[in-house]
Order: sequence, then C-alpha cells, then structure tokens
Amino acid sequence: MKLVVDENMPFVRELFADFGEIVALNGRHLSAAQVSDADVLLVRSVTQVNQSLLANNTQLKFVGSATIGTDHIDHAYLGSRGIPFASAPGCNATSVGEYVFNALLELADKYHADLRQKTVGIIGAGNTGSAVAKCLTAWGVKVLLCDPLLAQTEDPREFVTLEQLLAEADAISLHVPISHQGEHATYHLLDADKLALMKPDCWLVNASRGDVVDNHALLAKLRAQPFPVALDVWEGEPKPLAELVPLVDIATPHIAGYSLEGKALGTYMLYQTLCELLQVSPTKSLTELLPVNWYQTLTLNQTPDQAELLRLCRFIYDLRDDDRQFRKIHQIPDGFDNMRKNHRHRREFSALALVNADGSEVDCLSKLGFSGVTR
Ligand SMILES: NC(=O)c1ccc[n+]([C@@H]2O[C@H](COP(=O)([O-])OP(=O)(O)OC[C@H]3O[C@@H](n4cnc5c(N)ncnc54)[C@H](O)[C@@H]3O)[C@@H](O)[C@H]2O)c1
Ligand SMILES: O=C(O)[C@H](O)[C@H](O)COP(=O)(O)O
Repeated sequence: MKLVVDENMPFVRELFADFGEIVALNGRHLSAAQVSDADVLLVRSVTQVNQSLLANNTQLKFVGSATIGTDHIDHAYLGSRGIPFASAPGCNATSVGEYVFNALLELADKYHADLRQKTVGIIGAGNTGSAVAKCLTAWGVKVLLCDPLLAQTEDPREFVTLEQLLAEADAISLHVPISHQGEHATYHLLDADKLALMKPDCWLVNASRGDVVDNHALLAKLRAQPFPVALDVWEGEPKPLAELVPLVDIATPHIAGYSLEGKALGTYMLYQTLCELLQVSPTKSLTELLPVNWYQTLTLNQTPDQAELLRLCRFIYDLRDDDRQFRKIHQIPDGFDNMRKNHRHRREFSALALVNADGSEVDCLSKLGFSGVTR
C-alpha cells in the first residue's frame, strides 16, 4: 500500500509504517500527480482535497485529515466517489483552550487588568470553545456562551444570543467552524456592523478560522480606535493582511492547535480509523510515543495570583516567542508556512507535573489541567 502523508504530521511513520510505503510531502503544494497512485491520503488543513486533486486516482481507499476543521475537504466529491473520510474532532481542543487562556492572560498583563474581573464571551461552544471555558472557569472568570445550534439541543448549559454577548462581553473568543451558507453561516460573522456592537475596549481573540472576522473591517476599526486583539488565524493565509499585524497585540501563524499532544492525537485518531477500516487491531498506543512529563517543584500560594499563574503558563508555553517570530517572518515568502512547519511543539498543561513544595494541592491548577502532584 502507498500512503501519501503531509510532512507536518508527528508520529506518522511510527504509526503507519506497518501499512506500507510512506511518502511525506508538502501539504500546501500537493499535486494530482503526487497522489495519483496513493491508496491512503493523510492531510492537514492546508491541502484542498477535491476533484482537481483526486481525479487521476482510481485506487484511493481512505482520506484522513488530522485536524478538527474540515473546510478544506470536498465532502460531496468524496461521497460521490465512495471514498471513506475521517477527521479528528476535538484532537487539539485542549491546545486551543490553553492558547486562548494564555493569550487572555498576556492581554491582562499588558493592559494591567484582572482577568477575573472580566466577562468572556465564547462564540461556538463545541470542543475548543468548551476547552477555553474550562480554563476560564477554573480561574474564576465569568463566561458567556453563544451557540444557537447547541441552544436548540438538550445541552444543559445556558446560552445567550450573539447580540447579548456582544453587548455584555469584556472579551470575545471565537470557536466556530467556517461556513458560508444557512442561517448560522460564520463567514464574516464579525463584520463591520457586529464589530461596532462590541463594548468599547472589548478584547478580541480569534483562533478559529481567519475569515470568521472581516479582516478589513477589523483593520479599519483598529485604525480608528485601537483595542486589545490576539489573532492566530487570518484571512488569506498564508498571506495575512500585512497592515493588520502591527495593530494587534498577539499575532501567531495558526498554531493554537499545535501542542505536541494535540497534533499527535490527530495522527493517532486517523491510525485508529484506518485500523478499523482495514479490520486490524491497533498495536500502537499514543502514550508510549509521547515524551515523559516535566516535573517542577514550586512554592505556590494556595491560590496563585495572576502574575504567578502567568509565570507558570509561560514556563510551559511562552506565547510571546511565537508572536515575536511571527512579526519578523509574516511578509517573507513562505515565512508563514515555514514557521508552522518548524514550530517547536509545545506541551499542554497536563505535561507539567507540579510538586508544590509546601505539600498542598492547588485546586485551580488541577482544574486548569496541570498534573497535580503533592508530597
Ligand atoms: N487555530 C487552530 O489551530 C484551530 C485548531 C482547532 C480548530 N480550529 C477551528 O475551530 C473550529 C471549531 O472547533 P471545535 O473543535 O470547537 O468544533 P466543534 O464542532 O466542536 O464546535 C463548533 C461549535 O460552533 C457552533 N456554531 C456553528 N455556527 C455557529 C454560529 N453561527 N454561532 C455560534 N456558534 C456556532 C456549533 O454549533 C458547534 O457547537 C474548527 O472548525 C476549526 O476551524 C482552529
Ligand atoms: O482545524 C484544526 O484542527 C486546525 O486548524 C489545524 O490543526 C491547523 O493546523 P494544520 O492542519 O494547518 O497543520
């Protein structure tokens, strides 16, 4: 069997080598010729999987995307060809949750604000939105959820309308898929009119898809009156609107989901699906592939203050490093993709096992996901 895979997919050889020959290629520039004799195609979000990529291939048995978003997949075309497809729902949700929490802590630090005095509005309350809510709730921050689709279900959580969220939130984080049609389409969900409904100085974080926010409208608003913004995703990736970058406080190249755990789980979920499809038992486990946790002895107050929490979060992932690098490379040809390809995989909070020197467990840190170890 021949497996054509995105080169930016950790542990792909360890997990898939037993199935056949692995050919790892640049996913952004994958051509029809390169996939013409593939039996299995494993992609990430930068590969458009559609008729023009697959028309020459008559032997494809499986397409997998090691991502949460699937807007790069022509589902109707795969369906019409009867080609099985799987993605990896939720694989990097914790990573996104921790990225957004870190970003909000950085904004709070920069603007001398207490995050716990803020109300954070989360638009889209699925896997990534819930992961953000989990971190914020653990830290005692009030959260508003807007998700008109989940609001129609048995979901027991309380939901608000978009208008209510825009009117009440001191910070907004976006967690919707990109969609272009229907009552709840998310393309330019925050357009000039909606941006105008935000409270003055409301913070904005986008780690969903770039075109959920009208980037030109955001640029105009920031030029008229700067306010705190963190963007991980951009319209027109891999070429973000150059004038927008200097006006935002935190700028990164679509790496919110790039924890080692999140990326590895994406690959692993596809391994499980292919095993199922081929009716073979999985023989590999994800935990044996991941490196060991870090142990850190700390002396912490029972409830750390915001500065102490930020220090701890920066210890595991210092968002400012990615922000600094991004500002240097975003206008260089291939800079955006190269930074992603060479991104040093960060670990999730769970990889940091805290040994509190006074022997006590710090409740909010356990709730945030740090491995709490007391002695
Ligand atoms: N930056 C990154 O690295 C990164 C990583 C993972 C996912 N993402 C993006 O984030 C998106 C969300 O991921 P997820 O795991 O939370 O997906 P999910 O499917 O678990 O949740 C998405 C939620 O959005 C809701 N929704 C849809 N339209 C809406 C609307 N108009 N208003 C409010 N809510 C709406 C849905 O009902 C759903 O509950 C993905 O589709 C992907 O595009 C980005
Ligand atoms: O939808 C997702 O899971 C993320 O946006 C995705 O992981 C981004 O990374 P990429 O697939 O482009 O490497």
